[in-house]
Amino acid sequence: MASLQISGGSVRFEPLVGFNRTGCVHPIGSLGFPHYRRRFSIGRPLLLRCSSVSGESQTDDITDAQRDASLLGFQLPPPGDQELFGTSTKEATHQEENSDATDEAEMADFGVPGNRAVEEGAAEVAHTSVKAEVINNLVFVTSEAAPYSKTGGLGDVCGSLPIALAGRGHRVMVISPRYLNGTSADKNYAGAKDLGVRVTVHCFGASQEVSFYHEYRDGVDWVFIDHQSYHRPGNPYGDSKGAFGDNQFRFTLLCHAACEAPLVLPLGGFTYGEKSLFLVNDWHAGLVPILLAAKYRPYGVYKDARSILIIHNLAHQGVEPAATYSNLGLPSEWYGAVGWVFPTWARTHALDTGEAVNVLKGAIVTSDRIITVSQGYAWEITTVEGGYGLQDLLSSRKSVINGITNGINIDEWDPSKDEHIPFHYSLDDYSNKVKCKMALQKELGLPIRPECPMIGFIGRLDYQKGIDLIQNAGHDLMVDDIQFVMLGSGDPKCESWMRSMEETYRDKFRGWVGFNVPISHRITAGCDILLMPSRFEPCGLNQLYAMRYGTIPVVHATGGLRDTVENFNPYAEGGAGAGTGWVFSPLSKDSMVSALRLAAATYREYKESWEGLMRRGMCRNYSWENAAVQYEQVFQWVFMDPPYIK
Ligand SMILES: Nc1ncnc2c1ncn2[C@@H]1O[C@H](COP(=O)(O)OP(=O)(O)O[C@H]2O[C@H](CO)[C@@H](O)[C@H](O)[C@H]2O)[C@@H](O)[C@H]1O
Repeated sequence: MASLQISGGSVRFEPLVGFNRTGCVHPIGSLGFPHYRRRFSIGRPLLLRCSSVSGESQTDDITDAQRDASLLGFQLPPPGDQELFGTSTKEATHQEENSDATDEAEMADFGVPGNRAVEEGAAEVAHTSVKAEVINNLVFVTSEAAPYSKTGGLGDVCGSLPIALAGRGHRVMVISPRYLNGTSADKNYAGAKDLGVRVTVHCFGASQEVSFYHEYRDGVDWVFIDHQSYHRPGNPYGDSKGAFGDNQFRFTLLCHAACEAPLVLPLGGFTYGEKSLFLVNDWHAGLVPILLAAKYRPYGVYKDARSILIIHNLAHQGVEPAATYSNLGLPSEWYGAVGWVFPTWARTHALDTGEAVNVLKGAIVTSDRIITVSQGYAWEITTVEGGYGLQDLLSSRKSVINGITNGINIDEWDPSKDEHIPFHYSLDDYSNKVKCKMALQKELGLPIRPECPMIGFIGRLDYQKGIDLIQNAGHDLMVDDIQFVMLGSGDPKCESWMRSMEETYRDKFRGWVGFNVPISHRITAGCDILLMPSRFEPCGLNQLYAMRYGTIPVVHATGGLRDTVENFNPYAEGGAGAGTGWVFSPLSKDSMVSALRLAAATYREYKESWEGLMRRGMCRNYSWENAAVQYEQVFQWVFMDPPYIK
């Protein structure tokens, strides 16, 4: 195994086992890149040995939170990952202390004026519908947008940020595929009507006809690209057998069609036109800025358009064999934009040249600006630990990268009116929160013990989310008088670990395998503590939901988690205390368990401190309004400069 020296310490590359469902698009054996890793499981909610649980299970809905066929296999552990990678705690902590001040200063470079997210009492901002000073035609391109399609945070963001921007006066279109999987989820598209516009896309050596469906809702034009490749069982990226083998085709089609939409769709009687600003979300939309530069601008089209790449997760890059370049519908001389060569250590045999096409890389080098979903993550992606091989390119574009912390849908996530929870509460009176906990304990078949600290975890069972840490700490945690509930799907090994934990600790542990929105709300409301030991976290939404619900987050100090959760300090403010949760570091079992124990002890013995934590979290302003103002600042900047690629 190759190793790489970083800042005097040693971190280890860990090539992963390759995986491709069809084997025909990027056969691991022939190409030899160990970077195609998918961990799919059937997203069938399966309550583990807990027959008393009820609730809406979404067996027929978008299920697994896995993203696509294109997870890059560099797993560069952060410097704090000493327990798993052999650095001592002392060393790691020392290194962190030394680098903290520098990190903070460097992170500040990525900020955008107007961030009021951390101001207490700023909740009022949430409902002020101030209009933007400059109005733009915005075109979001995304592989998912809630409530139509969602497997994770990308869907949440693309389902709510556009509405906030439309509320501020922008003309906003969101373009995503019209997924039909033969389940009740298909009714999500019931309100979208065929516009009768057909476009022929030339890619993959053929002509493909796509049509456009449209629904105008909440001030936003929701546009769905229709093609038979989006109609199949499973979630947007795959099914129980793994990622779809034709994802490169499906998202190439999305990008080509998305570029045509502002030119050809007379929405409300008028097209969006050439002066549109494309908001390109993750690799699935990554061809858009390349097409603008390579296919349109040379012919005088979209000269006034701009594009902003929004990175929600750099680990997914849309990497396929170099031979697939001709499928993308790009002129041959543009290969350099997406061409990518893997380092020698990542190749499996001597004849493997490591050549590939990397769509996200292409977007990084052609988009006009780049936004990531937190300031901390904006900095992390320019480092070797967080850059997933793209850190040098990203660093070269540092001057146009900004971090803007996500907001949340404060109507959907509101404990005073949440339709999924049995009792409602608010900052003024949160006495019903404990009733939510007791109802959750009953629903899960756990002993009903209002005084027992209850810890929750919600998320993809994935390396990113630090599930290995939870697994390592499981038995240690069960020694304590706590209850623990996990909701998620993904890694089959973790799913079976959850099963065995539930069998062993029937009075303390519950696991729910699957994707279930109502349960996620009930866990957020019912638990006292929400655990997020993410290895990296571009923003993270669950900690924001948790704080709004008076549930105290215990998080690893990374990316958006570090930006949004303030570590508890009982002595601050003349003894009144400050902070909204526990932010632990380094990423180790011991430091996670200590933080959880501290949290549980505070919950049991220091009620006043606990309520202070709850109140401070519930007071924060997580509205999209706050983020929207910062996005507008970046919109202004992007139009000040000429197109990056003319
Ligand atoms: N089993 C389950 N059942 C029901 N709901 C479930 C679920 N598993 C996850 N969810 C929901 O899916 C969303 C996950 O959002 P996150 O931001 O935590 O992560 P994700 O890694 O998908 O998103 C990426 O994009 C987002 C958006 O930018 C970034 O915040 C994040 O850091 C980045 O990794 C939340 O709404 C959560 O409640």
